[in-house]
Amino acid sequence: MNYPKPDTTHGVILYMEDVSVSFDGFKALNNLNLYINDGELRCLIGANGAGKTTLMDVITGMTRPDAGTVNFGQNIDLLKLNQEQIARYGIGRKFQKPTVFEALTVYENLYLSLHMDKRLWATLLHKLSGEQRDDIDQVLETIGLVSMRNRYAGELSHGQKQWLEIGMLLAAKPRLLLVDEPAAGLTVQEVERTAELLTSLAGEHSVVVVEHDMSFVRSIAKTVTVLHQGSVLAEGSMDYVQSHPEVKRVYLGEEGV
Ligand SMILES: Nc1ncnc2c1ncn2[C@@H]1O[C@H](COP(=O)(O)OP(=O)(O)OP(=O)(O)O)[C@@H](O)[C@H]1O
Repeated sequence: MNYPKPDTTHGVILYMEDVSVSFDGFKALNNLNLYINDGELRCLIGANGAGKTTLMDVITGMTRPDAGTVNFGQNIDLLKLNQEQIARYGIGRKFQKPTVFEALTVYENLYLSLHMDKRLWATLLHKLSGEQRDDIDQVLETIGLVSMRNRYAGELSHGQKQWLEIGMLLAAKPRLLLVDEPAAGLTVQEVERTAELLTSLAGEHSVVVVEHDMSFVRSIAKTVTVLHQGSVLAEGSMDYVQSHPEVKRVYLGEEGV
């Protein structure tokens, strides 16, 4: 089935307007307004409990807001869709911990992602079309794992697993990618490679990265959004938010940045 594509004629791929989420009276998101431009790489920062995970949960249909609107492009109301539909419409999410299939090869993991119905993989494995094989080769190239294609995912380093999981999302050709703390637990070289990978994805994809590692954010971000108590506190270049007095007080100051 073909799903409608997000209408981005105004240059915006994600609209979140006046979004509020309460848990037992506590406002995890509080009249939040956020716009992500088509093709941009946006970093989302904020202290623990600022609402970053809740925001991702709302976009992906895991949490329903009490109020507000969330649109994918101008035309797709995400609040009317369930998690599976949201994924099929083109929003991919990568959680912090990699969840690759360790007993399968890199190639097989990517193959599975091409077909979102994972139960069918065994019967379909020999039926890849030329185009699908090209797609997998392209993803292997993008994530830098061409030489590892026949290795078991369980043999990969933590960073390689993260890249494979990003590749698994890419295989589904998402328009918007949500990536949670991609630099956590990686070596210095892996962090650099991850920064290059995420930067290379922007343009064709829109990418939202939640990250606590400020040097990593500085290395990739053009625009940074700072969340505080469920709302956007500041938004702009890294230099702008780092010199923003309120941001310094409530967030960066705490971390000594
Ligand atoms: N299911 C829930 N039930 C009750 N409270 C929740 C629930 N989910 C989140 N919260 C609360 O909402 C607030 C925002 O949480 P959220 O996880 O979105 O923050 P965060 O910015 O992602 O923090 P962290 O950086 O620690 O992951 C927190 O105070 C959290 O305790």
